[in-house]
Amino acid sequence: MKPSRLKIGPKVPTKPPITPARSKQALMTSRDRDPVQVYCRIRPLDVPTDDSCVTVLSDTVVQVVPPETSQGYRSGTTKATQYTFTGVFDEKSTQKPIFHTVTLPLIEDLLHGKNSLLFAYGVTGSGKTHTMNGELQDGGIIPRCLDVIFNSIGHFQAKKYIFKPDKMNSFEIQSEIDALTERQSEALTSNKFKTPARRGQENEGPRVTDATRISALDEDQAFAVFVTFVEVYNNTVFDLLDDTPIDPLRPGKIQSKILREDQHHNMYVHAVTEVEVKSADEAAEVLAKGQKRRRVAHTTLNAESSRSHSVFNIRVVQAPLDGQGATLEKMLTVGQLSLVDLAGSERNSRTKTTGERLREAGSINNTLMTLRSCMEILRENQLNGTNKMVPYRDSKITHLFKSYFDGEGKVRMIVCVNPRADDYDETLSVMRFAEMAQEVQIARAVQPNIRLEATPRATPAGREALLPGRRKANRVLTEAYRKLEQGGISNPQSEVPFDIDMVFSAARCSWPPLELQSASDDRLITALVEYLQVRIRDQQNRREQQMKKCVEVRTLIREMEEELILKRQEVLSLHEQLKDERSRCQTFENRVLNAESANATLQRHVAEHQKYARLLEEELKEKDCLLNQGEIEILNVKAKEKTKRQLEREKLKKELDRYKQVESQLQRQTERFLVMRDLLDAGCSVKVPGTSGSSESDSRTPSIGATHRVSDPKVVGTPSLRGPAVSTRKRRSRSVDPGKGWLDHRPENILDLDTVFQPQMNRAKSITKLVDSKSVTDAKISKYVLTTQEQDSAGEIETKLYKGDVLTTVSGGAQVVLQDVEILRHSSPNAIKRHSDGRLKDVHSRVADIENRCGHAIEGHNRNKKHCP
Ligand SMILES: Nc1ncnc2c1ncn2[C@@H]1O[C@H](COP(=O)(O)OP(=O)(O)OP(=O)(O)O)[C@@H](O)[C@H]1O
Repeated sequence: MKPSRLKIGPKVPTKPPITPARSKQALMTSRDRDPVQVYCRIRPLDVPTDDSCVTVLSDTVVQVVPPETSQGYRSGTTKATQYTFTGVFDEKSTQKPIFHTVTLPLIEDLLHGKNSLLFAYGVTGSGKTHTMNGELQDGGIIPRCLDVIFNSIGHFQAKKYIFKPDKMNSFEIQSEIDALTERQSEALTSNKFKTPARRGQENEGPRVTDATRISALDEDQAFAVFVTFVEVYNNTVFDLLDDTPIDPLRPGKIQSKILREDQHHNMYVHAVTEVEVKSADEAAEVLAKGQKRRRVAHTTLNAESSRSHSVFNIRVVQAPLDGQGATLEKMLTVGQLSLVDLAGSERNSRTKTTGERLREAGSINNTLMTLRSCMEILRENQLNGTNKMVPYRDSKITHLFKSYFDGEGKVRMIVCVNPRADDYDETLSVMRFAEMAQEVQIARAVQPNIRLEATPRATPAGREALLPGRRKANRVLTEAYRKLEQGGISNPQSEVPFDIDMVFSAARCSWPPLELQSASDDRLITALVEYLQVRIRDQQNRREQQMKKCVEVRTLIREMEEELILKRQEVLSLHEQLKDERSRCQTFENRVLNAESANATLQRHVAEHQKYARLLEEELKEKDCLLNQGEIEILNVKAKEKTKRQLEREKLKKELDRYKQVESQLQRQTERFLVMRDLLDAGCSVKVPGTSGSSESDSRTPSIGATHRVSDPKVVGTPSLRGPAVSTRKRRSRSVDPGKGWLDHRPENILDLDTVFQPQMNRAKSITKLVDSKSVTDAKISKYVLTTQEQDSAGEIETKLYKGDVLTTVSGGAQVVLQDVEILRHSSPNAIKRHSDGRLKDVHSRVADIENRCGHAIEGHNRNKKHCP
């Protein structure tokens, strides 16, 4: 259950916006403005014997001499340049004088509700962080500021949580009870900052504090101090006091912040963690915590401290006490001091930065360039009365600074310089900027920043006369502390804490004059009685009030205890829930890690596949090229083939013509064979058609003396007949009568086939040509055989034996009557070769083929002749 808050009085409405700062700047005369004060701090050289390019001429002037290694020297500039500043601190200057000169006036303004900005500017390693933070034993500007603030407001601090940030860059005043509730809940929760006592035990050594105190304070005010700590890295704002733990595995989780403008036109970091601090040690601890977080965040973001700008903001809130001096009036005054450590300017060419560092350097240089151009335009506007737009929004730092440049207050800059010769070029650029910055004017703050105003507001002078009591009590207390300090107690304020309100409530009004004028003067007694009666009444009233308050407080305490029990139970259950949530979170984180690693593996695979795909594509392209070449070659071959076929066709055509000629010859031969067959069928002697000197009537009984050839000489002359006939066994022909004399007519070109079947002829007489009739009329010859040879289409050799009887004629001659034909076939190993489609394989084969066909024709005739008797 949520506790109900007791509100004292209605909430005070916020004050309407004051005049915008911009218009203020425009309306200001030069008398209302102060220039930006620039101080120069020169750090000692790392190696004292090294060359220095900077010399301090006076408290305000430095001289920069170009060393031989500088760009200026190389381009012929050897002239020394002098620069004037508000103040110059040489190498031997310590932190204290710098703090006192530069910052103390700003703290005074802060305690009076005015704004100030102090920033350190310079090359990397020139001592900006050293100047702003310093060391534990010798603190820089920030810890010293905190010391002085708490030394000054120590006794006048309001109780914690009386002032509360309203998240809109302003504050509201809480009731005592609300503040008490928050204090108690803070005590219950453990995530708040440790007490100074514990801090002292853990750190390396005690912090050396600055004892300076500003006394010119309005003692009728109650004060509170709030701090924020942000950094601007790569132009993004991060909250360094945010309690959310940073996960080093997931740097993206670090929440960045945005800038906003409040109703008074002041820029602020929205939703930044603003911590109320009650002592300098507590504040220093907050600062240390922020710096630690900055280191963790940087490890996560892979950055270094010098690569970001840091802004430490101190806000002092104050409100006047009411006439009774007990509660606060609803009037707020807020002073702000921004302490900025800018990142070091550096030339990339010199550091040769790359990658992430180059991006950081780019961002830093952009910011510094924007700062320069903002100040240049401001100066130009102020000098020339122009109204050019100042590019504050170009970077986060200048956007934050806008409130100071366009508003009221003081702006101070410390230019840190490393005098080593290597830094000369950058130092020169820093010096020029610093010189220009001094010409920029900032509106002077006359009034404090009043944020809430009570109506009607009582002026301090017009307040009831009770307040001097508080002053008196303060004086007594200060004196007591002083005496304690003299007695050897180093920090009496923290050692002997004292509630000033207790002292303040005593001796509210002064006694009446106690001087007795005369013995009979009763007026003194009467006045004294009246005074004492008033005091007694007053005391009674107060006692009653006290009792009433006691009852109220008891009731409250009882309520709160009940609530506390409930809260504790709630906290326990929340703890349980938190535990569950944490374990769930852990599970999810593990899953995410697994998924991320799987994703990484997949991405690796994808990359490999892509690489393989690229290789395949290249291979494909190569193959495409080859294919194209192949196609071109195929086309060429086809063209050649076509030409070849054309030639072949022409050749075949010629061969066909030749074949036709052969065919016509064959035709003629066939005709001759037909005639011969007819003759043979008619039992006449052989008469070859076309033979000269033979008549039709005696063609059937040719004269023995006539020249005639039965076989085709072409057949005998074919190349296929030239090979030897294949024969392994001999066989004797039984067709020839061995008892009679034979005339064996065997032309010369007949191959002896030496086959198995051979005609057996007794007393045979062989002739190659029938030229002499006597060879037939010989009485011993009674039989005649004519041998011819041909080759058929399958390459077989066909041997024909035409047999007949020799008969003597009446006139004493002889005639042959053919009786029988014997045909012998032999397969030739030189048979004609053909393609699968029947075409002959070579020209010789084709010629042989044609010739064979002729042979076929003859064979056909012979077959017919077989049927002859
Ligand atoms: N005045 C000085 N006296 C002694 N040592 C100094 C002084 N100024 C700087 N140093 C030393 O020089 C080194 C660099 O200084 P520091 O870190 O302050 O430079 P920086 O300007 O902040 O650099 P960056 O811009 O990189 O943050 C530190 O070790 C610091 O202690």
